[in-house]
Amino acid sequence: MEILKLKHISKIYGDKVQFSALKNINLNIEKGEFIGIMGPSGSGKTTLLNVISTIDHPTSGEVLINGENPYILNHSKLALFRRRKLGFVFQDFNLIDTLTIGENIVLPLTLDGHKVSMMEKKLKDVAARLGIENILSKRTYEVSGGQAQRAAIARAIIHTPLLLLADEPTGNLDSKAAKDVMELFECINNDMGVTTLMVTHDAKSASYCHRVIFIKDGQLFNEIHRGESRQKFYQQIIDVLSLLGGEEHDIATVRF
Ligand SMILES: Nc1ncnc2c1ncn2[C@@H]1O[C@H](COP(=O)(O)OP(=O)(O)OP(=O)(O)O)[C@@H](O)[C@H]1O
Repeated sequence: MEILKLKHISKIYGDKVQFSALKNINLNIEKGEFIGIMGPSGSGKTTLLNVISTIDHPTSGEVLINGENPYILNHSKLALFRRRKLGFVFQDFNLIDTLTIGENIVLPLTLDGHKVSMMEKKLKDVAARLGIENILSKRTYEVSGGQAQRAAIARAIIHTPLLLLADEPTGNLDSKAAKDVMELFECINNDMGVTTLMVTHDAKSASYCHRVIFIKDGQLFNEIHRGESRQKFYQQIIDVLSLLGGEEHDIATVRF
């Protein structure tokens, strides 16, 4: 079953001086897939994520999420659609400093007016799954980057979204915390079956995905599928990035 379908998506920025950031993108993502999007700086990754996450209208083409075109919804229905069907994880966590970690995690349910008892149960379940029960009453400045990102992931999945979207989720983490966070994404995908789409510059993070799609100059360049070995997949990712002519940190030679 298709969770996401992009049909002939193009995005042109600007009015008098125009820039074509996405050119005729076609993409199908099946339920339960874990997809990485990679490409050099300026290739259109964030633009693509914004179009999928209903933040930025495509100039032409159609986005279907679970068969539904969110762009035909009115403003309030679109806000509800985003809150109920999608989950977002950002590079800089986007937690609210005036709330505790627990309050941050239940925010999507609070906004939807759920019962306190139900929210408490869901919070308990998700915190146990993500191993963050001991930081729920802390403030955002009292936890590490890795813990903050775990909390942000908990907030993104507490309502079991149809599609989890992540923009450079390991970009602000050291390598140990990045590994923990990627293992968490892998678990969420495997155990809960949450379809996940992640933009990343990091080949190691991308090697956790089932499929990595490369874009260049706003067009699909290539896609590769993971086999049994994550190590081999990592090397394949590095090879495609070299072909793409990415930045130095896109083609890191670190081995693991
Ligand atoms: N609001 C905008 N107005 C005009 N041009 C834009 C706008 N946003 C992005 N662009 C251009 O569109 C292209 C794609 O940008 P985008 O941010 O999607 O790339 P990216 O692959 O995410 O880059 P990075 O890896 O550096 O974040 C770039 O050339 C960028 O300058």
